[in-house]
Order: sequence, then structure tokens, then C-alpha cells
Amino acid sequence: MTVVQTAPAVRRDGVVRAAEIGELTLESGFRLPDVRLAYETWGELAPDGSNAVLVEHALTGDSHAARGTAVGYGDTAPFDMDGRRAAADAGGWWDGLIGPGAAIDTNRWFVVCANILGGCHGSTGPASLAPDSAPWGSRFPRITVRDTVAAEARLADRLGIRRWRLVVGGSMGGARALEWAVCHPGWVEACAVIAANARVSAEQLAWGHAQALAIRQDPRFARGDYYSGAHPDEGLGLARRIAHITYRSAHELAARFGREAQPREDPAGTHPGTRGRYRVEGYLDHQAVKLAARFDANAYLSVNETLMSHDVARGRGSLRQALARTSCEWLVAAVDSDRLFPPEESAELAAALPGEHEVHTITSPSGHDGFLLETPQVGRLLRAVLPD
Ligand SMILES: CC(=O)SCCNC(=O)CCNC(=O)[C@H](O)C(C)(C)COP(=O)(O)OP(=O)(O)OC[C@H]1O[C@@H](n2cnc3c(N)ncnc32)[C@H](O)[C@@H]1OP(=O)(O)O
Ligand SMILES: N[C@@H](CCO)C(=O)O
Repeated sequence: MTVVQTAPAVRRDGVVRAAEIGELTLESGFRLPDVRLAYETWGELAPDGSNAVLVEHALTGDSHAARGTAVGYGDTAPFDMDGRRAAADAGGWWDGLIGPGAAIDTNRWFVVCANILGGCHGSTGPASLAPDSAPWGSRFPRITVRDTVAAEARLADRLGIRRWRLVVGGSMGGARALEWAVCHPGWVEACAVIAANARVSAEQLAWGHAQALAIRQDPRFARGDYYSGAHPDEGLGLARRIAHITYRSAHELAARFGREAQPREDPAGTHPGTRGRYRVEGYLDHQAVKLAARFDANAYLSVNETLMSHDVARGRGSLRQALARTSCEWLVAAVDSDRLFPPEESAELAAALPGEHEVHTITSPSGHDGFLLETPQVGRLLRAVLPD
């Protein structure tokens, strides 16, 4: 992996850099040494620091929220995880929303996106080396959403940012944005929480549990200390299949795949164990292979655990009391077909915020992943909180 370590003096849109933020004392009390956050920026920070926007990625996202400029790499080799991403001008996961003239207009706003603490795309995570020069593996501590915010606050300090015009995220990124508004009310002028809730529900915990077990029960998992051998990609792939079903709607799966057979395969074979696949099975298998090629299983467990920690009211009284300390503008939006973070959970959040807030509806056949796919609709919502 190539991560450039520089001060952000020169504008290099969409190029991964690393901030060494020192030791971080986690909520658990664990002191995590030598923490690094990988991050990317787009645009230029105004002299008075008034135009910073923090974009928070979801569970398996990374800092590459949008493509960068294809010029001026110089010493700044683009992020490269096992050679897979060749250049900053490769597409990002919110490409339609961030860029010159886009809803988050990089001609106007200085956009920051950091890989989450505990991840595997440049930030300190379970595959990073511990002080004994061996990977943390099973020794990597539990990271809460609040810990991720604490790490990003250090990054903001390093970048000279003391306020965010907007902190925005979808799904787990929404949880991270919400925690920012509660942990640092003085820094956050507007907060957009999309396809996310105030606290992870029992059902979401249940999905998380099943995904974690899928990884832990892979014989190659080796209790998390597998880095010197084969990686538990089968378990990781199974976790992704479970998760991906929750990311899409039943209606969409029916419309796209129905009961069709995977091309050149026969699902009506005599023996269930050897039969060919249905197309929807082929689709899920593809998602599994793709994730295993770009993600570390321990990091998946870490971010899964981080998501499961999400409860903005934990230790802060009632939900209303927890949110009463916030002082920002709000954008709360839900995807109408989302069965993982259903709109009623966004409504619970909106109702508990100080003041009156509606839940904006993103119409999508695609379920939870609508926050990634319905960019024109998300863009219209964001333009309303980011005036020209
Ligand atoms: C914001 C974040 O934090 S997450 C970062 C971005 N997220 C991800 O990358 C997560 C993984 N992917 C996803 O969540 C989704 O795929 C999205 C939201 C990114 C994109 O969704 P869509 O554009 O609807 O793509 P979709 O889910 O339909 O997948 C299409 C892929 O399935 C493949 N596919 C479809 N049917 C089948 C099948 N029967 N057999 C095999 N492959 C199939 C397609 O060929 C295509 O492959 P490719 O992605 O390698 O080109
Ligand atoms: N596709 C998204 C869904 C979770 O919000 C991800 O993998 O992060």
C-alpha cells in the first residue's frame, strides 16, 4: 500500500495522504499507540476555515469518496491497495455528489474524507503493525463510533479545521456524522444523516452477529491471527452475502433476478449440494468475491463492531437529552425501500432532535444502497444545506 505522508500544502484532490495522530485513548480505556488516519481532500480550505465539509463513509467504504484530479501527482503516488487502484482519477463511491459543480461543489467547499479507524484502507486497523512489529490481529481493540470521531477530530486539528460547514454520511457514515454533532457541537454547523438512525436496532445487531460469526467460523480465521497464512475469505464472503441481502430490497431482487438460472447453470440439478445456481446466487457470490478482494476480514469485524456500538444516547440520558446538546442545522433522509435502516428509524431520530425536522424521502427500488445509487436525489437534498 502506498500512502503519501505530507502536509496538505498543495492541492491534490482525491489522493490519499496519511495523518499520524499519535496515541488515542479509546472509550474502553485502551491506549492505541501511533494511530494513523488515511484521508483525502478535494478543493481548498478558505483562509478563514469556513468552507470545510466532512464526508463520512459507510461500512466498507474508504477515503476515496470521489475521483481526483489526474494532474500533479509528483511525489504523491495515488493510493494503491495491492495494485488495485491505479490513480486518483478512479471513480469514488459518491462521485456524482462531490466534484466541481456537483452538489458538494469542490470549487466552493474543501472536502475531507477519512478512512475509518479500524479499517483497512490506510488507517490504523487490525492488519496494522503493533509496537512488537507483528500485526495487531486478535489484539486489536474494540473501536466505537465515538472513538472514530475522536480520531477524526485530531485529523481536523492537523488540517487546521475548527468547524465544519457540513458533516454528512450515509448508513454507518450517518452514524458517524450524528456522533460528530453530539461530541463536538461547536464544530458542526450542519449535519446530514442519511439512511441511518440514532441507535443500531436489535435487528441490526442480529445481522451484525451473523456476519461476525460467518468470519469467525471460517477455519482460516485462526482466532484473528491469520496474517502469516491464508485469509478467511470464505467467511468474509459469507458475511458480505448476508449483509448485501439487507442492502437491497426484496422487490429489486425479484425484479432483477426472479427465479432465473445463472447463465450456463442448472439450479434444478438432482443433488442440492452440486446443483447450478440461481442468478441471485451468482449475484451474491460476485459481491462476496469482490469484497474479499478489497477488504480484510479482521477489519470487517472491527467496523461491524463499531457499527454495533452506535447509540448516540449511550451514557447521555434519553435520546432527546443526548441530542439537546447539538446546535446545528439538520438534514435527515431515508430511502423508502430501505429494510436495514427503515424510514421509521430516521423518523425516530428526527423527532428527538431539537426543533422541528422532517424526514426527506429518497425514492429508490434498491433499498439501503439507495444512498449510494440515487445521487440526483441525494444531491438535491445536499444543495439545500450547502448554498452557493
Ligand atoms: C459508501 C460506502 O461506504 S460503500 C463503498 C461503495 N460500496 C461498495 O463498493 C459496496 C459494494 N457494492 C455495493 O454496495 C453496490 O454494488 C453499489 C451500491 C456500489 C453499486 O450498486 P449497483 O450499481 O446496483 O451494482 P450491483 O449491486 O447491481 O452489482 C453489479 C455487479 O454485479 C454483477 N452481477 C450482477 N448479476 C450477476 C450474476 N448473476 N452473477 C455474477 N455477477 C453478477 C455485475 O456484473 C456487476 O459487477 P461489477 O460490479 O464487478 O461490475
Ligand atoms: N454498500 C455499503 C452498504 C453499507 O451501508 C457498504 O458496503 O458500505
